[in-house]
Amino acid sequence: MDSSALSHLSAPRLSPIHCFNSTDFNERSHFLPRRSAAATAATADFAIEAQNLSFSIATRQGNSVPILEDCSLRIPSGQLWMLLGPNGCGKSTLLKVLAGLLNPNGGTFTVKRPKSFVFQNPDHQVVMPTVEADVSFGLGKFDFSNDEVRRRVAKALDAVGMGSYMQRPVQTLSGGQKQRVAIAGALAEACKVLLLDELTTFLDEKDQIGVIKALKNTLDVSDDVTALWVTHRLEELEFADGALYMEKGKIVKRGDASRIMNFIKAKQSSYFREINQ
Ligand SMILES: Nc1ncnc2c1ncn2[C@@H]1O[C@H](COP(=O)(O)OP(=O)(O)OP(=O)(O)O)[C@@H](O)[C@H]1O
Repeated sequence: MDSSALSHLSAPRLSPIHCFNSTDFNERSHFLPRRSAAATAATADFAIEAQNLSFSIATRQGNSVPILEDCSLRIPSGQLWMLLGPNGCGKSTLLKVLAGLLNPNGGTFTVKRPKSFVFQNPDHQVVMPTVEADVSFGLGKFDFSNDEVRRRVAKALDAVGMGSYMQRPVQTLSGGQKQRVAIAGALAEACKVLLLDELTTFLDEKDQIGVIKALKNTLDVSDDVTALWVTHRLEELEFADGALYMEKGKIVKRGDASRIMNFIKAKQSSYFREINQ
């Protein structure tokens, strides 16, 4: 979409970029060559596609309030994409529609299956007493042998860098470790699409970077796992293959992470110039 859609001024309520200590980054994942979103778009198959989605809520007075309007997007398979935008623009609502937790009023969408939604609050993610029990919890619905369950749990925990935490009581984990256990639970079920709603909101800086690094590594070693990550933190864009910027219920910009980063910085500068006049 072109930038004329952005003529109105809105405050990009995003946390400022701040620098991490270089030792915080896993160099292997952080410095992997970026896959170009534009280049991939022409050839890739898409794990997530939506056309002209709309979603409204009904007020007690009987009015309909639009939350998503004419919202379209495509996410190539196997990539980590981020969804950013001002508070209340509809990011979580869009993610819930894609997860099948909310029914849209209009439009169409497809998301590869199995798909998993991971919530913001780490304490809502883990339900079992130990890490191993929690990750194997979702496998109960399959007819797997004990060996197969153990193999899947170990592989999923390795992928998120928690292979040595198998027997740890979940109440001893940090918030970020709980989020990684939740992601491992989805991976153990051979999840193809991860829908991740502001996972780092309640985390301190170290935990925050641990979760995003674990996710990036997971996608790098997995055949075909795609993730859509809602965030307010601009520094997380460093890890993305591509990003979407949303305003007032629709996607207004899509592209490489650096393109979206520049776009948001320009909006922030313009906003600060305006309020300082
Ligand atoms: N059940 C609901 N009832 C009333 N309003 C709702 C409901 N769910 C969402 N909204 C409104 O829809 C808009 C979009 O909400 P949503 O949570 O999707 O935005 P968001 O971009 O994820 O916001 P944030 O960045 O603050 O988390 C907001 O104005 C919100 O108040």
